[in-house]
Amino acid sequence: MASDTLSKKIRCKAAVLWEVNTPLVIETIEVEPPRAGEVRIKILATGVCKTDAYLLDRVDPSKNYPVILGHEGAGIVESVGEGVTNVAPGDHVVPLYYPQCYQCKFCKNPKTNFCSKVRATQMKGVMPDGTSRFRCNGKKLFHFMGCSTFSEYTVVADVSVCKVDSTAPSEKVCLLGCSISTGYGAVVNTAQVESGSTCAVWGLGAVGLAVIMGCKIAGAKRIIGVDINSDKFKVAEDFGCTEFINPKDYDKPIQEVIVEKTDGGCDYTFECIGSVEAMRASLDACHKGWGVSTILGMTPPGAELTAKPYSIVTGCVWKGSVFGGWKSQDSLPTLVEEYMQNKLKVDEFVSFTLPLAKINEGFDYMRKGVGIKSVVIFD
Ligand SMILES: NC(=O)C1=CN([C@@H]2O[C@H](COP(=O)(O)OP(=O)(O)OC[C@H]3O[C@@H](n4cnc5c(N)ncnc54)[C@H](O)[C@@H]3O)[C@@H](O)[C@H]2O)C=CC1
Ligand SMILES: N[C@@H](CCC(=O)N[C@@H](CSC=O)C(=O)NCC(=O)O)C(=O)O
Repeated sequence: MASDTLSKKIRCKAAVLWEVNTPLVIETIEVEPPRAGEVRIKILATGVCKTDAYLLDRVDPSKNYPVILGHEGAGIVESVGEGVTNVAPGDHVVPLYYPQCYQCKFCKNPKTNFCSKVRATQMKGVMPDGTSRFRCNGKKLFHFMGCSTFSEYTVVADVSVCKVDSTAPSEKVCLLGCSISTGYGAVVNTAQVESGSTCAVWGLGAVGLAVIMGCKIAGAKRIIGVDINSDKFKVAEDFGCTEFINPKDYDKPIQEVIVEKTDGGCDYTFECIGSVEAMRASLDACHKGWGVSTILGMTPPGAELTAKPYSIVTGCVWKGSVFGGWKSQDSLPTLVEEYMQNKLKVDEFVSFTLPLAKINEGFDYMRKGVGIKSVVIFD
């Protein structure tokens, strides 16, 4: 890594979201050097995720603009601030939107992958000291989810990054920074699907396909895919889906269809859309006594869930999963190794590779439901 940038501001290209419901604009921005406990990364590749699209497409009163989105990246450490020990310049890394600080009560508890250390700031669009490292035309830009990977250079907290195998292709392993790890982990960590299970998956996008991959690895006997876009069914089959249901083909609630098809319901269901109706359907499609419904989708602000207490009283369980339940710094390097050993599909998720200048096309493909994932590759 060139040392002529050390301790200096870097001028580079980034995709900036100036306000909601507008396309990203490629701008020249300034990226400050990392402060104590921070890491500046040259981003090599980033996925375009539905969670980024939410910031573009809907007004979330809790959000700050202008902002540099992106949280599914991979790159090389350019420089580190004082006190950083987990990564060093030249390391190949993946930024982690779910940090792992090892200090907080959550990190010390094996029951969760939640980490409180920088959430108060990171999810508010600033670094842990409450400030931003990005400026454009004199204006401060907010960070996003502690990652901001839609930029040639970004700065993250040291607890939000981990070193990975330098031989792993960045344009693929960036997807382990979010959607693939999320879906796979929801199956093996959160729901803990057993061999021979009957499963149903709502939403056959990247997250849902990763759930299907996990269910297949876990040895599920039946994997039912549910999506309103029938174009998704072929690829879902390639990932291990055994049956497909398009709710538009039925004039009754889809949970009733699934309960009938499965002799009383599924052992495990997964919601990978971000729809409260689908979340409810995924609970009601569970088998009485033991069915487990795991929610992965992100809902609009203020959304609330309803359920029949009878479902819960009689043994169905509602769970939630963020970043697949993985304690991020501990797990990401292993997930990369599993990919390198061909134990996890990753290449199969990439439908489009785009230069930064065409990043808006990636969002268009997602909105139209074309392909699985777009990956932006930096020069
Ligand atoms: N829990 C976590 O840690 C994470 C959650 N997410 C969330 O997971 C969700 C899915 O993300 P992606 O797979 O990237 O999205 P995607 O847009 O690629 O896929 C969503 C799929 O749901 C289908 N769909 C939409 N409405 C439907 C309905 N009413 N019934 C059936 N199918 C429907 C679409 O046709 C599409 O195939 C999003 O809400 C995203 O924010 C994403 C990453 C991590
Ligand atoms: N809460 C974020 C907005 C994005 C978000 O909701 N992220 C999810 C994971 S979805 C990943 O693609 C998340 O981390 N949720 C749990 C949480 O504690 O926020 C924000 O405020 O920026």
